[in-house]
Amino acid sequence: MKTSIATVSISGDLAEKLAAIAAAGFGAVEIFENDFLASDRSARDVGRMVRDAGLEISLFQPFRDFEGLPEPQRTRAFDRAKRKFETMNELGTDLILICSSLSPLALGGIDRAAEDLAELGEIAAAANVRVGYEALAWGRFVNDHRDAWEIVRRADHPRIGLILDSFHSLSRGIDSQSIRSIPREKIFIVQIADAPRLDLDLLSWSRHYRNMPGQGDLPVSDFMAAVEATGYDGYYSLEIFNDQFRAGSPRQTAVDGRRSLIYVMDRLKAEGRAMKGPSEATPLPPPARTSGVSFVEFATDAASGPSLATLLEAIGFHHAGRHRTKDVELYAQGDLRVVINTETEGFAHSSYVVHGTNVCALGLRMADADEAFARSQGLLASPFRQPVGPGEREFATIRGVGGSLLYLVPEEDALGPQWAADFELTANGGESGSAGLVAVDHVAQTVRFEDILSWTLFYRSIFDLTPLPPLEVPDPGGLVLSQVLENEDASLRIVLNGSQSTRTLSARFVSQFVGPGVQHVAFRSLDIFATVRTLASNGVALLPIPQNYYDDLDARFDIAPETLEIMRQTGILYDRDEGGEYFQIYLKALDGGFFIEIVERRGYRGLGAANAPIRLATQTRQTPAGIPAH
Ligand SMILES: O=C(O)c1ccc(O)c(O)c1
Ligand SMILES: [Mg+2]
Repeated sequence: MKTSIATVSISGDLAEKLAAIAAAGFGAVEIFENDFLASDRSARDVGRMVRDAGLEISLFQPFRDFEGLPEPQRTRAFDRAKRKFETMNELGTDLILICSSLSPLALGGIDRAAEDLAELGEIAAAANVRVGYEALAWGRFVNDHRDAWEIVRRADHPRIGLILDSFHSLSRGIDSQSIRSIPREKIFIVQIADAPRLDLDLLSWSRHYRNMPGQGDLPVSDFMAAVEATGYDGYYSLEIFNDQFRAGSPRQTAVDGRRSLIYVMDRLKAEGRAMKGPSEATPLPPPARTSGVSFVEFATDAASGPSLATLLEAIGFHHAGRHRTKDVELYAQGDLRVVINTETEGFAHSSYVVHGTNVCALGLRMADADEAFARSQGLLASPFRQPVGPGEREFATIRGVGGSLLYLVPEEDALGPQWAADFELTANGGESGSAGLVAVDHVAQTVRFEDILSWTLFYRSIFDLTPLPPLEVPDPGGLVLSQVLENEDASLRIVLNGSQSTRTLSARFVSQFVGPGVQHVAFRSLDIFATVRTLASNGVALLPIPQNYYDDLDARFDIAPETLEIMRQTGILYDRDEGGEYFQIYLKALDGGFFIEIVERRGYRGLGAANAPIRLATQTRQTPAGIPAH
């Protein structure tokens, strides 16, 4: 697959954009005219800079309001085009994009447009360039690729071809099958963008909310399958207008772009819908199947480790082992494993130094850890290795949110061999102190608002997690966007939270405390009322929930009065959906903002979104610096 991306898709100045695009492994770049105009380099210099970075210029764009004009504007448009052809020669690219006209002066008429393009074809031939015509979804007369194709067909000039753009076609619901009858040599380039389904006018939707395949809701893979059916073997070029990408990291966005194209093409191949066999050197292994979190690792230091251990013991964990060679302690409860790492060197220590006490790693139980690792590498995840002691188990490891680690733990290792190999297990560990916690229900990671789409694509493409519709959760300091991703049997649920406001707890977690990372872990109990009793006898303080909340619960649901009374007194939150009931409690946050949640599900599928504003308001009251006093 030949991959390209438009400079408009990422942040930075032209040099930064080109460096990021080249580093991510793209073969080519679309130069957006504004990026060129704003550059202090000549066209020849820019061309050289592109080639020095190892890239080609796939396209120069856009050229607006060309076709169907009356005189004298028509002649002026042709003159303008000639000037741009000269610039293209200096840049060293042979393809320009003309998007369908928005001009109030344009006269319309399919033959008039075709004649204009045919005449321009002659001028293009003299300049040795080609012209691609694209239907903008909001074009005045031409806003459908089928009409654009008819104009190109009637222009009947070898220098005039069609440019397809998935957003313009899919946003209008145009059937992708109509692409299959277009001759491949008349498709000059194919632009790719996905988008979330939004009820917006087409122009605003396109200019602000486009995103990458795998991040949105449009049937981009059907569109690409139709393009493949023509035998097209040119560039797939990402053209993403997106406010978050404009504010994000150029390198990250460029890597995400390549990841997204590799991901959709892999899906097409897996479904037998791509024509050209395995064009990448090695095809990707199938999506990595996980059965959930195997263990949670905290990085801390010798001074803070004991209070974390005390907290774990108070919620039913017992000390289960000591690492044979490192300052790492193992805690267990049923099948749950938590490790506390107080090493003074290595990854966990660096993580502690940078972030304070934090969840520096998650172990994920994988059906096939080696395959999962190979897939992650094909999808450009960063691998991680550090020295291991003699006889110690080593897991394939990749970098996740905020530089934290994801250990890919073979399923068969999750409970047995690994721990005995690395740890001196405590004899007779005993379950006597258990609080009935049985699994990690979900992990919530707080990230920068601009990075939510990036991590969504990461989890979706590598681990086959499905994103649920994003939610906006009110925090006293602003709205928090919450994106839940889960695997098929919901044994792994990841929540990504991010906010644009700087005053939310999420924003403060990222800016003042830990940085992007795990803000809370939710453990699942089989009987939350019993868990609450155990926690109470261990003196664990729960987040107090306002009485108004319980009055409302009483009004909305038929909860038995005795049960509701216990919930009121202890701070158990409640929700219900078609599947059943949900109970939640929150522990008070640690100094860095990390906190533990405990839930019980009785068939319920969600994550208690309705309760999140109550919890956030309460937590904010307990962390009052969140709201400036004035
Ligand atoms: O939003 C626009 O104007 C615009 C310009 C050029 C394109 O290729 C496109 O898809 C949109
Ligand atoms: Mg386009």
